[in-house]
Amino acid sequence: MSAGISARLDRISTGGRYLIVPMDHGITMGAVTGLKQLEATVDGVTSGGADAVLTQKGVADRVHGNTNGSGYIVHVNGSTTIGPDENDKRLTCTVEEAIRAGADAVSFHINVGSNYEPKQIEELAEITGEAERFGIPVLAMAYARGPGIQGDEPEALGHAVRLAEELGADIVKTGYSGDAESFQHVCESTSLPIVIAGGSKGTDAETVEMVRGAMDAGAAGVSMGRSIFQHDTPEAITRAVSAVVHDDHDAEDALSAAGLTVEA
Ligand SMILES: CC(=O)[C@@H](O)[C@H](O)C[C@H](N)C(=O)O
Ligand SMILES: O=CC(=O)COP(=O)(O)O
Repeated sequence: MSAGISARLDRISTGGRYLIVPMDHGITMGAVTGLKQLEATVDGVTSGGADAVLTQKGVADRVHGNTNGSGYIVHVNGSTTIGPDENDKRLTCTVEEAIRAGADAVSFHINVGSNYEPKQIEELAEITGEAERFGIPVLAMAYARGPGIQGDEPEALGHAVRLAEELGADIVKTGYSGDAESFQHVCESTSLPIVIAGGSKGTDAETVEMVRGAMDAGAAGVSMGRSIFQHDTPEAITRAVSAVVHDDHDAEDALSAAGLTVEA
């Protein structure tokens, strides 16, 4: 690994653990709860312990100045829920543009098992090559999605994370399989640090228990969007997730340390 990649990975993590809050959903879903006041949400989650936030390039200027020293990742493809096919993520940004936008890393979404997988494989391989040239890390968001694919199936998730490693990514994000035991297979499928997506927002207890399960299985952290930015108090739920990711607390302690009720 080059010195540049290693130095930039340190800017988006703490001691090899990652608490990333992606807020690229504005392309996918529009200005949903938490994204209208993007500046305040970025300030809240980074005050709460996020190592990095992640957005599309166009809102970079709404992020900078509000990150409290945390890192910044620029996402380089996208699609919408109202377009012809949400799995058909198209390129939105080059590695060079991401660097100009102030990125410490870039991220790319690939839907393994979808009709768009072949094109997305080519694009991810090109992006990791380009990123290597600039010394900037790549987070591959490797989902198992497509006709007949079960998005939480451990074999499919294991295949997706392995593909990301084979294509040269530095970190891989994927969905959670539902329990620590099955997620261990996913973690053993790659030598890359794995972070989990949160999916649609659940209760506070569900959120932190999912994170605890993933960490127990060998994950290196989270790239958790809606469960954090759609929360009434993004700073508090980030604190709770941070207590698990960074301080190894159990779910109950993490919630009370963050001032959240265990039943919520
Ligand atoms: C809206 C979703 O289902 C998410 O899983 C997205 O696909 C992930 C991503 N952050 C995006 O909005 O593109
Ligand atoms: O970029 C999106 C993610 O990494 C995951 O988002 P989610 O809202 O936690 O599924």
